[in-house]
Amino acid sequence: MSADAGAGEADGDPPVVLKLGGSLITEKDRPETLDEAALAAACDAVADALADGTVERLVVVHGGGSFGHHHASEHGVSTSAGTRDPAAVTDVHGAMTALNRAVLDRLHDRDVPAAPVHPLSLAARPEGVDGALDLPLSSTATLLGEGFVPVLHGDGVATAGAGVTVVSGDELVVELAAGLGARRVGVCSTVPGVLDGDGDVIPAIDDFEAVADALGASDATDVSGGMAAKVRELLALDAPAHVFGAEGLAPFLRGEDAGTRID
Ligand SMILES: Nc1ncnc2c1ncn2[C@@H]1O[C@H](COP(=O)(O)OP(=O)(O)OP(=O)(O)O)[C@@H](O)[C@H]1O
Ligand SMILES: C=C(C)CCOP(=O)(O)O
Repeated sequence: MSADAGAGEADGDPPVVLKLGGSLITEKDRPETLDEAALAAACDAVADALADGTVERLVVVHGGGSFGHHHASEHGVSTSAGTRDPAAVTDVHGAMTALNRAVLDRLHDRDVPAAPVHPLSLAARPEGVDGALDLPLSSTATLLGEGFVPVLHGDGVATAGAGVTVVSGDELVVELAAGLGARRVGVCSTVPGVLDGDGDVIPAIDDFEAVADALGASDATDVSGGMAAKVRELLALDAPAHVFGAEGLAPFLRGEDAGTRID
């Protein structure tokens, strides 16, 4: 966890941390293509929850989808394999900032006070690919305190001994939730929850090994581990986390159970 864990706890109610999966908001198999309908529906749900006060403080993280994963895969970069090619770093980061801008624009269209936070400029893996992620939280916590909705994203990250690797939105969610003392964590993807071997939603998970056989990678191009990595990371959190699909987003934001609960 980050050295400055707790940075935002004194500034008001614990925030909700929400990840909008890249699989949800982009056409993951078509390079740099948004899923406009899915992104609009997700931004509607966020705007409604803030407008009616069911959520007061919110941090949004989005994944890479066909923006980050496409370029990372082309350059052979992942959460464990780095690059020292500046063009590769620029390609991955450029695609992610383009997607971030698209998300911000659609949130602004709905009067959500969204502000970008770019992890490449903030975070590092100072002890290498197997070491902890260092994600300073002061800018995010201060933005929250000033009434903004910080919007972070999966990105490149400076990594000792490896150049630049990928930091996934799921890793950021875990750091943000732990460091800001999140009330609840939501991960919205294309699946209605974590599915068992029969394709049914598993209602709750509290032990990785009990569900490990059912967990796979992503169906689409993905350099950060798909569902297995997601569940492993969310299990490490104190705050309750939920994994759900588009239909679960509004219920989750209302404080209801949605999809699979992970705690
Ligand atoms: N047991 C499982 N239950 C649900 N999904 C699973 C399971 N095993 C593998 N998956 C895959 O995991 C995918 C979700 O993970 P993925 O990382 O692609 O989502 P995301 O977070 O929305 O995308 P991104 O990584 O671009 O942000 C599903 O689309 C599915 O293909
Ligand atoms: C591929 C990049 C740059 C981002 C990965 O973030 P994720 O989609 O949350 O796994």
